[in-house]
This record gives sequence, C-alpha cells and structure tokens, in this order.
Amino acid sequence: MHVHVNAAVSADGKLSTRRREQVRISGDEDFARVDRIRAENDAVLVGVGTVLADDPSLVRFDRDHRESVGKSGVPTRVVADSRARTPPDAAILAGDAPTTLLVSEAAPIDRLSALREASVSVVVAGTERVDLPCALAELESRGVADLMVEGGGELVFSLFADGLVDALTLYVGSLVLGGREAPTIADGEGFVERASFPELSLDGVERVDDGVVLQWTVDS
Ligand SMILES: NC(=O)C1=CN([C@@H]2O[C@H](COP(=O)(O)OP(=O)(O)OC[C@H]3O[C@@H](n4cnc5c(N)ncnc54)[C@H](O)[C@@H]3O)[C@@H](O)[C@H]2O)C=CC1
Ligand SMILES: Nc1nc(O)c(N)c(N[C@@H]2O[C@H](COP(=O)(O)O)[C@@H](O)[C@H]2O)n1
Repeated sequence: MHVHVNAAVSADGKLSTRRREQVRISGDEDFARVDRIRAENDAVLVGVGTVLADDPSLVRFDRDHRESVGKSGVPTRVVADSRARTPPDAAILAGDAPTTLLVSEAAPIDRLSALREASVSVVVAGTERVDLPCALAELESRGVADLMVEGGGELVFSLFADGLVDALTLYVGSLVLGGREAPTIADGEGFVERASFPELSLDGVERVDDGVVLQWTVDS
C-alpha cells in the first residue's frame, strides 16, 4: 500500500489554532490540488480528532482526474477511531460514499451498533488503540492500494512512528497561528533519538495561492 499524507500548515507549522477549530489555511487553487490527490487514491483517512473538530465530509474529488489516472468509483472515507467516538450524524457518514471505521477492541458495543446502523463498515484492530499496521493491512486486503491521509497530528505521528508513510505533501500558508497547544502535522509523543527521526527527500517546491507546496518522499 502507498500512503500519502497531505495537510495545510501555517508558516509556524500549525494545523489549526489551540482551540482546534478548522482554519482555512490554503485557498481555492490548493483545494483543487487536494481534490486531485483524493482522486488518485482508493481511500482517504482522517483521525477522529479531525472528525470531531472539523466535521469533514471528504466527498469532494476531481472526477476528471480520477478517470485520467484509471481509477473507478469514489474514494472510501476512513476514520481511525479507537473508541468509536464518531457521532452518528457526522458528515463523514452522510451521502453515498462508503465509510470505514478503524476501531480497537475497546470500542463500546452500543456505539458500534449505532454506527453500523448508519451503514458503516468496521475494522477491529488493536486492543486499546487502533493498531495501524494491522488496520492498513486489512484495508489493503479490501482493495485499498493507494491511501491518502488528511490528518490530524496525532494520527500522522503514529503513522510515521509505525513507518507507514511513503509521501508527505504540505501546503505552507502565509499566516501565523501560534500556540504551544495548537496541533502540528506530527504530534503524539514525538521522536527523541536521531536514529528514529523519519528522514525525507524533497521532491518538489511550488508556489500555490499565497503559499508554497512542499513535496517529499519518505526515505526507507
Ligand atoms: N490544516 C489541515 O490540513 C488539517 C487540520 N486538522 C486539524 O487537526 C486537529 C485534529 O488533529 P488531532 O487532534 O491530532 O486528531 P487526529 O485527527 O489525529 O485524531 C486523533 C485520534 O485518532 C484516533 N486514533 C486511533 N488510532 C490511533 C493511533 N494509532 N494513533 C493516533 N491516533 C489514533 C484516536 O482516537 C485519537 O484521539 C484539528 O484541529 C483539525 O482542525 C486536521 C486535518 C487537516
Ligand atoms: N488542504 C487543506 N487546507 C486547509 O486550509 C484546510 N483547513 C484543510 N483542512 C482539512 O480539509 C478537509 C476538509 O474536508 P471536506 O472539504 O469537508 O471534505 C478536512 O480533513 C480538514 O481538516 N485542508
């Protein structure tokens, strides 16, 4: 499976403010770029923190671009949600696009039943927290060869820690959000030892809207 993380950050590297409310960091040109990346992927993954903060629908994608890259159907929406906290009326569950929830064994049965009623497909992996290598392997067995990840910082850190990220694209916007508690692209516990820092190779730099898009591949 190929895993591509994409996000928009402020000039000081924040995904959002300390209130964790959605901030429009990029502009129309960048959102069109994001729609093309969605089109290139079989599924789009976010953490439940992003679902609770932003209530994204993840239904938009560039249909012409999808056809041009030879993909059919629509990208599946996927939420990493250890305890099944996705609200049954969340936008990510609405509409015709399929949604898969990655949960752990700690997810309460009643919440899972409510979500299954909303026609959600469920993958159970891990005891307390979603075991990402196991969950992504299950997605792959269900036909997900190309996975886009749209955040947030807790999930993306875990994906890096598990060595699961192949490519990283960041839109860096021309604004400063500040805040030591504001989320960044890789939060979690953080890496400490030099040997554990994921190393990246810079593949591209492009001016988009009023910011810059940086493209890296992750060194193996
Ligand atoms: N500017 C941008 O491009 C984006 C910004 N955001 C912002 O990011 C913030 C949300 O990010 P976070 O709070 O970091 O939440 P998150 O979206 O990373 O979700 C974290 C949650 O994912 C679940 N999870 C399941 N398995 C996990 C694992 N193995 N490792 C880590 N988490 C796991 C846990 O329940 C955890 O609480 C919001 O403020 C949102 O606005 C989110 C996406 C894109
Ligand atoms: N690429 C990008 N630029 C910004 O400025 C943003 N605020 C975000 N946020 C994320 O985009 C997703 C929106 O999804 P829907 O359009 O509602 O489907 C969601 O994941 C936001 O967190 N992204």
